[in-house]
Amino acid sequence: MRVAVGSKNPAKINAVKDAFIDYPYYEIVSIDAESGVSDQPMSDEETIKGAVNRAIQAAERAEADIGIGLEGGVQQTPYGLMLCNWGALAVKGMEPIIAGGARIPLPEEIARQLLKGAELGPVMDEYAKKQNVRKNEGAVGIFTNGQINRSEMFTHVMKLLAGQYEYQRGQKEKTV
Ligand SMILES: O=P(O)(O)OP(=O)(O)OP(=O)(O)OC[C@H]1O[C@@H](n2cnc3c(O)ncnc32)[C@H](O)[C@@H]1O
Ligand SMILES: [Mg+2]
Repeated sequence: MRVAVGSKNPAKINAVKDAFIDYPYYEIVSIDAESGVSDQPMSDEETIKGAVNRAIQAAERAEADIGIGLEGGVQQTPYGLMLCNWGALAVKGMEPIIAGGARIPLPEEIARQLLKGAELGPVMDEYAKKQNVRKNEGAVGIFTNGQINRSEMFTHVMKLLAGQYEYQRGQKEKTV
């Protein structure tokens, strides 16, 4: 089985590898895929769309059995601007499967910059005085004091995707 991840970001690729660690017969490849949404998605809906587009395109471009799209964004709520993350798993002939990641509110000073049109990646680097936060611990890692990094958060999303896929396949086999 070939699994294509629609990103070159190591935080995302490692999350997919971790989720499939007990399944050595899954070959994981990474390939650039377009999200088709803005670089900084501003809602759950836009973030999901980005994840689904990436998953479908990754499978097509890499000629893989399964395409995975992982996308980060933010969603406005009465409790502040929330960090949101979504994943999608695409298999030809099946509705894409989606799953959401853990969410935390962003501090006011970060939220303000995003609402003015800035992207979270560079804003986080400036805030943390680090380089490539998005490829390492991520905003979630910084604001949880390292308890959950971006890759761990996406590993959880991946397990939610793979588990739903297995469940749906099991249901289908029962009906045949
Ligand atoms: O190369 P790709 O796969 O595009 O990876 P990315 O890091 O740009 O990730 P996304 O496109 O999924 O994320 C959308 C935007 O949010 C930023 N972002 C999302 N989550 C983040 C996090 O935890 N830490 C820092 N930046 C984050 C990211 O840099 C983008 O500007
Ligand atoms: Mg991006």
